[in-house]
Amino acid sequence: MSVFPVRRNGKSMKICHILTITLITLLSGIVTFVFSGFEATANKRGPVNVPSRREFNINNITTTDSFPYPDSNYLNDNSYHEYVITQDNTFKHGYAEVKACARRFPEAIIIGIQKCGTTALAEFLGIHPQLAVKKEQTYFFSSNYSLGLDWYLHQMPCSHGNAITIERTPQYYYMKHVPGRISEMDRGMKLILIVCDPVQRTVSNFAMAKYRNREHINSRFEEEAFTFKNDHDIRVNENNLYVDKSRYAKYLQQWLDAFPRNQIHVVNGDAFSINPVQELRKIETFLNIDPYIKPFHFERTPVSGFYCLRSKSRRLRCLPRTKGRAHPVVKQEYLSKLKQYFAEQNELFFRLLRIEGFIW
Ligand SMILES: Nc1ncnc2c1ncn2[C@@H]1O[C@H](COP(=O)(O)OS(=O)(=O)O)[C@@H](OP(=O)(O)O)[C@H]1O
Repeated sequence: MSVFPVRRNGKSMKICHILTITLITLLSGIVTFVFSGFEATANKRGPVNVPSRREFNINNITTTDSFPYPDSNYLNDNSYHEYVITQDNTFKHGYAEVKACARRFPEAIIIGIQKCGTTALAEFLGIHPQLAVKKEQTYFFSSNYSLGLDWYLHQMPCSHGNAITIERTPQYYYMKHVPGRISEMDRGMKLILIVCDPVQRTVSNFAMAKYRNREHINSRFEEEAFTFKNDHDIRVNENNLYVDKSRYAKYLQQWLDAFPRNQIHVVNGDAFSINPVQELRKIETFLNIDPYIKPFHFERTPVSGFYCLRSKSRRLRCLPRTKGRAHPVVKQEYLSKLKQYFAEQNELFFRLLRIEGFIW
């Protein structure tokens, strides 16, 4: 049979047959070429073993039984199955791609200090591809400890490959049970401590409390941070919580007792707020990850004077307005009294940590 109209003539039938055979050879060549192309693509991705598509609700996954792979909290790049957490919070098991994603316990924790820039630090570290940062505070080692390690693991972000997970709960610095609990979970935990001028920290803490606690909306900073016996006897109120939290040395020893000094990295919070990259570089070195974060990732906004992240669309991603809020105006004489009060504590803090270059 031929695909061409047949003429009952010997010569033309011969031509038709030749053309038919040529066409069939050509078509089979094209088909072979296309299929061999697919095979080459598949081979590049490694052995293709396409599993049936399944969906999991990530909220139901526990550390031990529901992941489709044993020990899948430690999935590595050799896995060629794709795990994607989608926007509707489902966990999809796709096919043939090097994109393992799983929750991991943190290898580093930002332990404090409150009001010294912990939120900005977590946010900025979050752009590093080798880090998976839990930005919301978990309070696990302080108030949520009874919820257990499974709960803690589920708070962690999904991370790819060998990314390091980091969590941030600045309250930890002050809690006496916390260093021991962290060390019990992981003796090798790296601790990041961002510190700042204790006088400014006290004022910042007061500003936050005033904002949150509307009852004290009319109280003045001086009334809370000082005791007034008479005009000549004005002292720093040692019982005031915000003052106490700025006595950094008081809470340091509990950390030095639980961790070797080289596992604690101190970030200069004042330097960080005016030049984030320099301090972030030092953290990259401490965590042993690539130097990825560059000045072009940030832009200072004239609105608050703080740095924000540049997004791909060149729009700025700034911290919420609860960060970088206005401070009450405090007379210089009170600020000087506070500075004097903290001086001894500061010296002890610097000495214990063997750090220098701080101007407070
Ligand atoms: N980039 C950027 N944007 C906004 N704010 C910045 C930034 N860098 C540092 N800071 C300083 O961070 C202070 C808040 O510190 P924390 O995030 O540690 O506060 S908290 O403990 O989580 O409440 C915040 O304190 P306040 O100014 O009192 O709000 C800032 O001084």
